[in-house]
Amino acid sequence: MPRKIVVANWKMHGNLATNQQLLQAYLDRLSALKNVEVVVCVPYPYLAQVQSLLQHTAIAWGAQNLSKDVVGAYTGEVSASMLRDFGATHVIIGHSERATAYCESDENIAAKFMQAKAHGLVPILCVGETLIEREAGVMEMVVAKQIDTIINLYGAAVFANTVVSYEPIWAIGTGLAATPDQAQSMHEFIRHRVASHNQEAAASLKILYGGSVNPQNAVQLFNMQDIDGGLIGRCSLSAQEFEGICQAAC
Ligand SMILES: O=C(CO)COP(=O)(O)O
Repeated sequence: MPRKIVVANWKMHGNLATNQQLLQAYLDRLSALKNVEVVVCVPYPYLAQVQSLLQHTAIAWGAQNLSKDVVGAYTGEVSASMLRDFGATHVIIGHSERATAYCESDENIAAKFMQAKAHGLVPILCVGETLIEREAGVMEMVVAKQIDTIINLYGAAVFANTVVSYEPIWAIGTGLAATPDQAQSMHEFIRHRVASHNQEAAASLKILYGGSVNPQNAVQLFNMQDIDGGLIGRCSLSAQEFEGICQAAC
């Protein structure tokens, strides 16, 4: 079975002292787990700290956003090459917390996806529907539009060796995770959507599930055929819970 990926999304949590403790606890608890790829996505100011603590370890790191532009007069933005300067290998793109709070359009998200790729960063593209959309039965249409914006602008081949994270908005931070069947069904849909344009890209695409993953539900979720790992919010702030989730992925 291919190695699964577990990504910690710390969101806007932590400080220098607590990060140091948490990263050390990650290293203590996770170093023995060989059959899982672990990535931690931190707030920008802490990239230098994670670089210094995690370099030469098996844990990779990344950011939670990046600019769609290369360089220039974009106050407050952070470019892909800046992330590379601090050893980042991954970047979360289009997280629903950003898409809603900062009005990110699908086109902006697509441009960020391409910036990441152009600079050798693995984009972790977040997609997912609201509860109203699920109840109306249009969740596949919503996710298809998010995926198709990239395919229509840049072609499906750009999905090769990238990561998509299915994060139903109703499951994020609510304690109400999608059932393994709900998640599997959407993951299969996403893989087919890409495969219908480019089979090779779809085969190398990793599809993570995010939304209230904990050590208990991770086992069943990660057992599903098209679930290649998880994007973890709250439980990534506890080394013990994060270890439980990483173990479930092994
Ligand atoms: O948003 C998420 C990961 O990006 C999920 O957050 P929770 O694990 O806290 O639900």
